[in-house]
Amino acid sequence: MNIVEVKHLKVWDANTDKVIIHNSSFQVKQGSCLAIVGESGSGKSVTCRSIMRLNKPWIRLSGTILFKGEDLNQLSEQEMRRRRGKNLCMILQNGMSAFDPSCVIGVHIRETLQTHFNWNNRESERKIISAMESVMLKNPQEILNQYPHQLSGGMLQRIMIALALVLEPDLIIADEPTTALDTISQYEVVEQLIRLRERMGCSMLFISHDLGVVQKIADEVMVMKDGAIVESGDIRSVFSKPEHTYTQYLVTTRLELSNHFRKLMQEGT
Ligand SMILES: Nc1ncnc2c1ncn2[C@@H]1O[C@H](COP(=O)(O)OP(=O)(O)OP(=O)(O)O)[C@@H](O)[C@H]1O
Repeated sequence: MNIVEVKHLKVWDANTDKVIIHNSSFQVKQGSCLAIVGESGSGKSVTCRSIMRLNKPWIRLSGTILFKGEDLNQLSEQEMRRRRGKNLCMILQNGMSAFDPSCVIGVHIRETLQTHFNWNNRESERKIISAMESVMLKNPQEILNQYPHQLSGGMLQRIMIALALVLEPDLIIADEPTTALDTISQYEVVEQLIRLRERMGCSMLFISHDLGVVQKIADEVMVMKDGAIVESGDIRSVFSKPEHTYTQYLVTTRLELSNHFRKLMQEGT
């Protein structure tokens, strides 16, 4: 069964008439992780934001986006807001942009949880603290009293993962969740994302430039170039026998690069 079915998605900028995504169709299977790879500007983030309905107002789309059989484009903004967080959860590249800079983390989390659950403050806090401990965040109580700018990028990513653990969404969209992090934090965040999937059995859409990470976390991969899907399929077959020239280029350059990097890391430890 597919949790997400995107059919003939076309996205364009109404200000310039520039087409950003050309007639793209793909599915995310229930419980599976689909990675989207491709060069900068190929349309990975716009595709994900189209599912979340978080594109800027001048970015228009046509086609169908079914989530659990329901056409997301037919929902009112209020209905869509209810789906965000509880059903569809997004983990962004930059943790700073995900949290309200004007309030401490605890307030942001409490408000998010109260939008979706009938929990009182103490119950919300108990659940988030337990989730934060499970993603190896030390002194969670202290963290809840801090502002986003007082925390590192890796900590903010882990807080987002902890929040996802509490929200238990059906689909997690992770848009370059490790790009802004140092190597150690990247490794830890990937490990936590893998554990999150194992524990919740949720489906995932995972965008990354790092083919090594993609190989570790994803079941299927879709390769985008200039707003079009050029190749897709099971991760092992795509990476071992890439058919499209662009995928061949990506696999030879990027996979070699990350393998070399991993080897260096292992030698260093
Ligand atoms: N708000 C916007 N207004 C107009 N055009 C946009 C907007 N956001 C994205 N685009 C255009 O859409 C295209 C795809 O952008 P997108 O951010 O999806 O690429 P990407 O593959 O995610 O790249 P990256 O890996 O750098 O994040 C780009 O050409 C970009 O200029």
